[in-house]
Amino acid sequence: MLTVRAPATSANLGSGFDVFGIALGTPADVIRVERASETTITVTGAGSEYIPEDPAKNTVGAVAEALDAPARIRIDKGVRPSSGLGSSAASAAAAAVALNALYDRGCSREELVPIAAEGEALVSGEAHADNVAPALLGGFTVVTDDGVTQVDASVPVVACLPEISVSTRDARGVVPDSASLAEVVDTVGNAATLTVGMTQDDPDLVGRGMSDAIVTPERTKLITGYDRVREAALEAGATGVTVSGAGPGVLAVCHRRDQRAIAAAMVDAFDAVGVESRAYQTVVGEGARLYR
Ligand SMILES: Nc1ncnc2c1ncn2[C@@H]1O[C@H](COP(=O)(O)OP(=O)(O)OP(=O)(O)O)[C@@H](O)[C@H]1O
Ligand SMILES: N[C@@H](CCO)C(=O)O
Repeated sequence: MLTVRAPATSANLGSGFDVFGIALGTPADVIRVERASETTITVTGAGSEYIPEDPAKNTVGAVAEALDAPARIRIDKGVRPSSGLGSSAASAAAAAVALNALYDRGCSREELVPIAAEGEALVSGEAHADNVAPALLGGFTVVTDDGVTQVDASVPVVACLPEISVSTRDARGVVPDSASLAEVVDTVGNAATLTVGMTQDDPDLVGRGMSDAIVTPERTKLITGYDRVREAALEAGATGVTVSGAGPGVLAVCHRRDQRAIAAAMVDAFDAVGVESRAYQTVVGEGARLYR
């Protein structure tokens, strides 16, 4: 039996829609796999009641199919589904690493990115790889049609997860079809600033580069209390705040000294609009880890 832990991730970071992603230190999914003649899946843990065990409907089933690696698979969810914290991707990335090792397929982590993305295609309709890439490689990742670029980073973040559900499929439905040149220029500038910040582990630069005027404003409308939570986090010292992935999670970047106050401020702000939430105080971290 092989065990793999794969982390939650936060995609987009505002200015990098479908391109940027980071691995988070916590939470994480844990997957255990054994060889079998056909794939079976059991799911326990956070939000497991909302996750299908049918291999045709679970992201890990799609990965097992893509690797031609049937297995008895047990998923222990640490990352709640429909969270914006890459729940479906954490399982897919863990399965890709586990099944690649179980069947000696010899794929590199980079080669596993499109394989794990097959799981994302199953649940959101598109094989976007901005969650599976950091879940597999760790750090800060940039996904384009030409491949994946990765840098290690250790920027402190707070990921606040409200008890509301936004599916990636629905959140992709509100993304505008076009943008003005001014919006594109502004977003490119922010994305470049953020990238430099990640390479320098500089929370001020990362935070400054985290805004976008194209996708995020449409998505914040799906998150009850978002504006209030954002203001509260900024007042408590966050250097930047945006929607995590497709939401409803909200991501704040900060200096370590402000992390605790920001987490409390975000939870209080959601509470003020009648929404329970949980804040993870963590840091950009490592990718999937294999335990033999
Ligand atoms: N192994 C799995 N883990 C989590 N969700 C799964 C899994 N397999 C299938 N799903 C389905 O995927 C959907 C959740 O994926 P979705 O992409 O909407 O959320 P997310 O991964 O938390 O968010 P995001 O991609 O925005 O960070 C749910 O409908 C869930 O039932
Ligand atoms: N880039 C994706 C991430 C969510 O899975 C989106 O925002 O739709």
